Amino acid sequence: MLEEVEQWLRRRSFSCTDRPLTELLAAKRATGSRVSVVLPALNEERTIGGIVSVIRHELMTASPTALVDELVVLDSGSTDRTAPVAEAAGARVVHRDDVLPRLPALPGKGEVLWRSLLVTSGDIVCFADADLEDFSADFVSGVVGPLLTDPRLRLVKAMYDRPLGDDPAGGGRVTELVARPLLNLHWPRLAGFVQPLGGEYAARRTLLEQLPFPVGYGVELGLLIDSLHTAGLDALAQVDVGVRRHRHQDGQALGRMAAAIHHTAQLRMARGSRLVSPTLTQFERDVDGAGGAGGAAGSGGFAPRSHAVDTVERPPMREIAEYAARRAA
Ligand SMILES: O=c1ccn([C@@H]2O[C@H](COP(=O)(O)OP(=O)(O)O)[C@@H](O)[C@H]2O)c(=O)[nH]1
Ligand SMILES: O=C(O)[C@@H](COP(=O)(O)O)O[C@H]1O[C@H](CO)[C@@H](O)[C@H](O)[C@H]1O
Repeated sequence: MLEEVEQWLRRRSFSCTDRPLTELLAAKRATGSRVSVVLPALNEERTIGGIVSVIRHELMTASPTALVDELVVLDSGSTDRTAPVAEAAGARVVHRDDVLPRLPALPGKGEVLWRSLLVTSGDIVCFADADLEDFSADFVSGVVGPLLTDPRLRLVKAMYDRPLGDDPAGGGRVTELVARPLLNLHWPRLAGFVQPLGGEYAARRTLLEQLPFPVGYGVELGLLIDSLHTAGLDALAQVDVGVRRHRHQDGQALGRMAAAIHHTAQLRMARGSRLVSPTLTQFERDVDGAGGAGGAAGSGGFAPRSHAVDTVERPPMREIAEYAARRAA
């Protein structure tokens, strides 16, 4: 891992417990910031109501200043009851076709995240997936908090354990098999992000409005890489918010997601020749608290584990003299 990233991990990895809500509300009052939360939703009737309800009750009722000023569900073409369920729970629901109709909406998560900027007004915009189970308000306050208390920060991503069935760390399959290797080899300065594809993150509007949005699942990777190049590593941070449980897609669907992510990376690799960094850093929950990235008090955070990547390629055998000699004999 680059020394710059080791230092970044120490300086820019937090826990949601570092900033109590009272401190965030004071900072919000002092800065006069407005906060918008956007939930991109495609057929999320099963979970959207609970998520909206938690945000409304825990983050939109404090007086005189609530943490969240605006909660919008961007309906990505749902065919179930996502919209009425979200409205009944207290969210404003906007259908993707009703935003910028002169540009017909394309399918995809990034499309609705991009369009959400046109129908929200917050200086800080927080995105969160709408398929999360056991949703905690920490998923919003944790990533919004550092942006309220540190003007140097411009994008903050959540980090968490990602169980898959009985495996406490089996989730994030495309992260571990595609995104993390791509970032480590081609954008090693981003190797410190524990959950680079995580769908819970907050950023300043002034950053988001100047970035391109891949319309599909490449949006998280694209925004992360482009934020690095636009704002610099020190303007980025991550916050440990515990455990993230969500609905999991099947392998075929994740294959399509991986293709979109690879294409997003390919476009950015083409923008500049870059050396391949021969190291892969993976993360595991540091249960003994020996010190790792972020980590709620006592949870220890996430410990980085770096591995060498073999990058040597042998030349065609016919170029080897001994081979040529043997073939000639
Ligand atoms: O075309 C799409 C695909 C996904 N999503 C939403 O984006 C979030 C993440 O999508 P998904 O759960 O499919 O991704 P995963 O978490 O499985 O990687 C969820 O709130 C989806 O409803 C969306 O708005 N439009
Ligand atoms: O991180 C991942 O590998 C994928 C799939 O997660 P799982 O293997 O289903 O836990 O999930 C993420 O990737 C998407 C693409 O960036 C994001 O849009 C999702 O929010 C995020 O859950």
